[in-house]
Amino acid sequence: MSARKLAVQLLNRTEQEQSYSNLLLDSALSQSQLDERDKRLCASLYYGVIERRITLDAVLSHYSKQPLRKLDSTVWNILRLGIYQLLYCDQIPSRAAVNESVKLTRSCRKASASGFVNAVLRGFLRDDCKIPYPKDPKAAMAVEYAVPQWLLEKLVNAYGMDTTKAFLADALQPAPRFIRQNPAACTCAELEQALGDAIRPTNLTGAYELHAGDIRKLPEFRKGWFYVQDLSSQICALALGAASGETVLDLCAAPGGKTCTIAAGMEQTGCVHAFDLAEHRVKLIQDNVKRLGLRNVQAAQGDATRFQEAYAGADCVLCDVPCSGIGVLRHKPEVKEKSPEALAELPALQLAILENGARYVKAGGILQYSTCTILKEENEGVAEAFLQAHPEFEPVPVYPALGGVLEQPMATILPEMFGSDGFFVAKFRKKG
Ligand SMILES: C[S@@+](CC[C@H](N)C(=O)[O-])C[C@H]1O[C@@H](n2cnc3c(N)ncnc32)[C@H](O)[C@@H]1O
Repeated sequence: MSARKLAVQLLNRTEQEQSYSNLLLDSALSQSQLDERDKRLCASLYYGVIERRITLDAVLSHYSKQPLRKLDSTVWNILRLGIYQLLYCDQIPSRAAVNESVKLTRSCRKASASGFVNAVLRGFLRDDCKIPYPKDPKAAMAVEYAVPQWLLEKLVNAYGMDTTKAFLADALQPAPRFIRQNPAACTCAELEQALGDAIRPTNLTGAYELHAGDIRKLPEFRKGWFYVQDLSSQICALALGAASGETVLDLCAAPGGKTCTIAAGMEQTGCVHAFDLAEHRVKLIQDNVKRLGLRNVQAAQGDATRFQEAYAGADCVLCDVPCSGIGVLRHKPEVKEKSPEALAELPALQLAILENGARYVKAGGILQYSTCTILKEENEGVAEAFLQAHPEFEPVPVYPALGGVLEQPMATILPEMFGSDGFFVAKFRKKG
């Protein structure tokens, strides 16, 4: 099977199964016979079409004589792939993009649509591949940055035009990758010596930007010397400030990234109790803890909205709640496809988790709330509602040592600050 055909199959499955693009792609590529070059082509076409879907469909609805919703889904994805190559793949000649799309239509057993695919792509090519932007400025901006208009409006209302543009432009670029040194396995000096130019230190001790291909091939990865974790997540885990010997609850913990950073910072003492609602995801926490050789983590299934008396009196509680994921658009572009109605249900669940988390905190202890979204209703909206109902908690600065927004008790981290994902952290102390 060709790289393009696999990309179309994956696009069909992404729509049908509503699965995460990275998981679907990883599993398909590991089972495929494609060589490395074709795997890279498949990945870039697949991600690219998901990322630019809104722009591609704006082009298609202009050039297709049939309404898009009436198109067969395979034909529709072949067309998106064709337009994507014409617009964004400089290394693929236009003629090849059209011819390959027509061939693909036949090999996907949609031969009767091959003339139609050819006509649409050639029509766009004849017009020098100019994107037909709508006249309305907001609608045009939504097409330019490939975001739904409801999301664009929310972001502009919350952050203004310039910050929104910077955020959305960044979401269409490859994201920098960050790793965290595992103090249970090596020192920073040993890691720097071993990885050399492949890593660059950041302002956060133990955090590095990674410039290497497949990290799974690095022996230091297999030895558990480091793990991949976005800088925002590292900041969130360290901001909790868990000290050696303390008891920490991480209520929404899978796959366990923050659990590991918290536990590693506690020098193998105390205990991080890590829970997740999804039983099968608890195994992911356990696998990560094992690979890193951490001995101070207990992972179990648990519902963060339900109180378990046995864990009351914790020093620190982290509620890293399920959210819309708008801050990580550049890793999971499919989050743009979620409906605003589905997202509207999140703040109630997030507040319920935070309120339950509060019940575990000892007097003087820390409660921290975090999301990987930048939508205000899931962030400040929830944190402020919590504070209003819980005068026994006071807001405290998130991570004053890092300065900037992190000196505030509610901090929105934007990619323009550290190059990391969009993220939100709010920190509270229980009075007493
Ligand atoms: C943002 S992710 C957590 C990421 C994790 N803290 C990390 O750093 O690797 C949110 C997690 O919350 C879990 N979740 C959703 N609802 C939950 C609930 N009611 N109780 C516990 N976990 C829940 C999801 O299964 C998901 O793994």
